[in-house]
Amino acid sequence: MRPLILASASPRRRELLAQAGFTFEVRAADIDETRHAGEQPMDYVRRLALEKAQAIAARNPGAVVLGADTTVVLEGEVLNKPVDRDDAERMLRLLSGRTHQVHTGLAVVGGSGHQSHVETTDVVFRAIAEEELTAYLASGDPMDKAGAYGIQGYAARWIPRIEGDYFNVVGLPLAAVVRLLGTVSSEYGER
Ligand SMILES: Cc1cn([C@H]2C[C@H](O)[C@@H](COP(=O)(O)OP(=O)(O)OP(=O)(O)O)O2)c(=O)[nH]c1=O
Repeated sequence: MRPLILASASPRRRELLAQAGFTFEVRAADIDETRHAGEQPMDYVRRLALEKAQAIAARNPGAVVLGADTTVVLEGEVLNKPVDRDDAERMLRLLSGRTHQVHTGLAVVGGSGHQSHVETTDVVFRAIAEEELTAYLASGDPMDKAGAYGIQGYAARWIPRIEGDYFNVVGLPLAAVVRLLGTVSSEYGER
């Protein structure tokens, strides 16, 4: 059986993939995540997912490798992980009271060539109160997350509804992952 490898350092992705019934190994891919000039957000997350998967596949011949990358887009502006507290505050003030998109790129490398997919979820934010903003920034939760928030934590209080896959917002759209891996599912570790 070919081993499945998740090319990610994200504990959330690891938990989600296990939740969906896969057995796999984890290897973090360290790639340059800079966006190319003029690159569209959906092209950007697809490229990064592919580069993460390819980097790990090159060192693990014979494995099936899954890469993913998540970003937040507000009216055309890409919001990745904040660089510091002020950047997180800037992002949360932008998101407050507006609807944005979360895109996750997925790529599977190994077997016959590679396949990729981009999943999009619309996320509605109500207005964030000043005291909520202060408390959330002090918690540190925004710092390792695209758009400076995690729907799975305190920020859930600002989100009355979404349109699309919840798991996509957390970082790994499981139904799409199963579909993408489906073509080779008999060859690697699905429980
Ligand atoms: C919007 C949002 C993002 N996130 C997270 C998912 C991703 O882990 C992170 C976006 O950063 P990514 O660069 O996609 O992933 P990562 O650096 O955490 O892991 P790796 O590159 O090794 O796979 O933001 C949440 O956990 N909740 C949310 O609501």
